[in-house]
Order: sequence, then C-alpha cells, then structure tokens
Amino acid sequence: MTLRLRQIGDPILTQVAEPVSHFRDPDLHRLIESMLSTLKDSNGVGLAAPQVGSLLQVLIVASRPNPRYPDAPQMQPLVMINPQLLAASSEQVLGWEGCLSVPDRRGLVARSREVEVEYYTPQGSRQRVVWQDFPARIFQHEYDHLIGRVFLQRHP
Ligand SMILES: O=C(NO)N[C@@H](Cc1ccccc1)C(=O)O
Ligand SMILES: [Zn+2]
Repeated sequence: MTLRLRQIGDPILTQVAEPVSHFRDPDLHRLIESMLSTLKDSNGVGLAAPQVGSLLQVLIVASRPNPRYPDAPQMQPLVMINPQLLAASSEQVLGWEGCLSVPDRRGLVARSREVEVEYYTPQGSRQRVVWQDFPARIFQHEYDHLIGRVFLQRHP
C-alpha cells in the first residue's frame, strides 16, 4: 500500500522520531512494506518514516539510477531501524538533493563524504555499514528527517 507523503509544512516533519522497541510488531513490518512501495512509486532513493506519518526511527537507503538521479549507484534497498551515526568524515562534499516532501525543489547541500552507521535490521540483528558519496548523502538526508530536519533548512 502506498502511503500519503507528508509535505513540508506538516508539523510531523519537524518532530523527533521515537526508537523502535518491538521488532515483532506486525505494524512495524506493514510500515516497512508500505515505505518500500511508496519509495518505488515515487522513484525515490531514500525515505524516512516521518514522511509517511510515522514518528519511528525507520529509514530506507535505496540508491539506484532513475530519472531523478540518473547517475546514482545501484544498491539493494537497505531498511535501517534505530540507526546511529557512529562516525562522519570532517571532509564534506557539496551535492544536489531533493526531498519527496519538498516538491519541485533541489538544493546544494554540504554533507560528510563518508559515514559509519550502526543500525538494526527488521529481524532485529545489529549491523554496521560504511558508506561514501551518494549513499552516504542519502543516509544523512534521511537521518535528518528522524530529528525533524528537512533539507534546505540546514545552514550550508
Ligand atoms: O525525500 C527523500 N528522502 O527523505 N527522498 C529523496 C532522497 C535523496 C536524498 C539525498 C539526495 C538525493 C535524494 C529522493 O529524492 O529520493
Ligand atoms: Zn527528504
């Protein structure tokens, strides 16, 4: 089921998401499925739960070439629950971003070039990943949503 994408101005986008505490909750798995289909239908490369009305620490990084980001690297969509940014390089890169909650806007945003993240899978197992460049950018954009930050409201 594709969920309604909250747009800028909706107060939920400025709120802080809560950690997931019940991994066996069927509602959590329904949310994840809905986020994955919403992401596909909107040709997105990333999505955070608050954008579909759920104040839970769930985000998806799903870089793939598509009309909106033709040179995005191809990767399997990764569902991250209760993500923690363990390290972010001081080296920053300027790059173009869009947001499914801010239609028709693109912005140049400075992001760390590399991030190290710890997160839980939908099955509840703890993982770590290191990303550079576009996947790192998408993660930082989604991670911002979990603390109520929307791009273009960041100070370069
Ligand atoms: O709005 C979202 N995610 O919150 N989706 C953006 C994600 C994104 C992030 C960074 C750079 C480009 C694109 C999208 O266009 O798919
Ligand atoms: Zn966004």
